[in-house]
Amino acid sequence: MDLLYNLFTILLGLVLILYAYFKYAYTYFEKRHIPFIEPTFPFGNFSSLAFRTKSFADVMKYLYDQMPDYPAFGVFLLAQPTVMLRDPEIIKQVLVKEFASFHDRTPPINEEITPIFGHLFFLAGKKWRNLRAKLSPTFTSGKMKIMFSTISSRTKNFVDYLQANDTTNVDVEDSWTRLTTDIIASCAFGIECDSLKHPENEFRQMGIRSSHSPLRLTLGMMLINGGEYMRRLVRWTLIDSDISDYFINMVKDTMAFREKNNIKKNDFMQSLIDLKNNRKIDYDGEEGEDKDAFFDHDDGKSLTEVQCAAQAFVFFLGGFGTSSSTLTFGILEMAMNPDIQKRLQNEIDEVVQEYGGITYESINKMTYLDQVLKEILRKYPPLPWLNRMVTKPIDIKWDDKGTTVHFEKDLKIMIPIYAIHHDPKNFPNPGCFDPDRFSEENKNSFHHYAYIPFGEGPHICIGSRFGLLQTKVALAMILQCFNIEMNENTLTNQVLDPKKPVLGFKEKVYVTYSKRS
Ligand code: HEM
Repeated sequence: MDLLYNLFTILLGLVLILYAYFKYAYTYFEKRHIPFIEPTFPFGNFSSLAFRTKSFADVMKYLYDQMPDYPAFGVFLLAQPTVMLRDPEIIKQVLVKEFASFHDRTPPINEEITPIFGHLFFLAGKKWRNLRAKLSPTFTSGKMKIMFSTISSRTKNFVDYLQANDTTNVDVEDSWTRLTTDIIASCAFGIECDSLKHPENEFRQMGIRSSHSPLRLTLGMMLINGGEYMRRLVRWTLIDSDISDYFINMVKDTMAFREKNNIKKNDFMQSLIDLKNNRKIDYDGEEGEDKDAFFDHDDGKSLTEVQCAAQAFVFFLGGFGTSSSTLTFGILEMAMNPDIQKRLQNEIDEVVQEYGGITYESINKMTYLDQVLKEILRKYPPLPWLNRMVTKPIDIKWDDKGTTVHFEKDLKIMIPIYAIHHDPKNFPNPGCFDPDRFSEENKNSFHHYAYIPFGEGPHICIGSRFGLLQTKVALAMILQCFNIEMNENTLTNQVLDPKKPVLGFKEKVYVTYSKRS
C-alpha cells in the first residue's frame, strides 16, 4: 500500500511539474506581443491531432480561420511555440528572401537511430545543402524525357488491364497506388513488381506499411520537433526495422548486381550509383535550368550505400503517395464535373491526333490538362502544410506599415498550404473546382505564394517534374479510353482522413470507368 501511495505521489508530482512547465511555456507569445490562440494542457492547440479526430489539414484550417485579421499568429504543438503564417508576403520572406534564417524544416534527425531517414526531407544544414546539390541533376527535364518511356509503358499496361477487366465499380485509390508503386519501384529501385496483377507483392506491402503513419510516427515526429532534449529521449526508431532493412538491402543488392554485370540504366538508381562511386551525375538540363546552382554546393564526397538507400526510400515515399492522392481526387472531380471532363477529353483527342499519340511533347502541349492538374493540387494539396524552423534570429516584416516582429532562433514555423489554398481571399469560392483559375488570363489573379502545392524556395519539391509528368500521363491515358462516371457507391461529401500522412478521404472513392466509343 505504501509503495502504491509513494508511486502515486511521485506521479502526481511529475504531472504538476510538467503542468507548471507547460503553463510557463504557454506565456511565450504573450511576452513577445505576438498574437496567438489560447492553448490547453497538454496538447496545446493540437489535441484533435493527438486523438485523431481531425486530419492535419482540417486542424490547421480551423486554427487559420480563427485569426483572419493577422498576417501570422502563434500556436502551441504540445509546449512548442510555433508561428503559423497566413500572409503570402511573410511566406515569401520565410521560404525565399530570408532563407538563410529558415534553412531547415526540423532539428536534424539522428541518422544513427534511423539511417533510412537520412534523406533530403529530414536532413538539415550543410548535409541537406550538399545532398540537394548532388541530387538535383537527377530531376532535370532531360532526365524526365528519358524516364517518360518507363512512365508511359507502365501506364499503358494499367489502362490495358482496366480495359480487360470489370470497371463498373473501381476502387480508385487502390488502383492508382498500384500503378504509382510500380512506376516508382522501376525508376527508383530498378525493380519490376507488377502490383496490378500481384497486389500482394512484398515491395508493395512494405510500401503500404511504411506510409501508414502509425501513432508512433506521429508522436515521434512531435518529439523530434521538440528540441535537443526531446530528440535525445526518443530512443525508439520511427519505422519498423524490418521495413528499413528491406529497403536498404534491396538497394545494396541492386547496386551490386548492376555493377557486377555492368548494367547501366537511365533511372534514379543509376544516379545514386554514380553518386556512390563519386562520379557526379551527368548534367543534361535545358537552358534556363540553373546549372551552377546544381554544383556550387557539392562537397565532392561520395554517398554510402545506406545514404543511397535513404534517398531511394524518400523518392519512393514522395513518388507514390502524393501522386496517387492527386489522381484519386482528380478522378472524383472528373466524375462530379462532366463538362470539365468533356473539355479535357476534347483537348486530349485533338493533341493526340496532332502528335500521333501520348508522347513527352504532346503531354506538354495539353494546356487545359495543366490547368486541371493545378486546380486538383490547389483544392487537394497532398502535403497540406510546410514546416521550417528559425536557424538564425531575424526581424520579419509584419505588415506594410513598417512593423517588424523578432523571430528567435529555434522558433518553429508552419505554413498551412491547405488552409491558404482554401482561403476565399486567395481563391474566391474555394470549394468550387474551377481549372480556369489557372488560365492564361487568370493565372496572375492570385499571389504567387498563395499557391504552393510543391512548397517554394531552395527546399521546393525536388520531384515535382516527375510527379506532374506521371499524373498528367495517367489522367490523359485514362480519359482517352474511358468516361468517368459516378455510381451508387460514389460518396461526394467525404471528410479527410486523420490517419493518413498524405491528404486523403476517410472512405474509399468508387467510380465507374465506361469505355469511350
Ligand atoms: C504531386 C506530387 C508531389 C507533391 C504535391 C509534392 C509535394 C512536396 C512538398 C509540398 C514538399 C515540401 C517542399 C518545401 O518544404 O518547400 C516536397 C518535398 C520533397 N519532395 Fe515532393 N511532392 C510530389 C512528388 C514528389 C516525387 C515524385 C518525389 C521523388 C521522386 C518527391 C520527393 C521530394 C523530396 C525528396 C522532397 C524534399 C526536398 C528538399 O527538402 O530538398 N516528391 N514535396
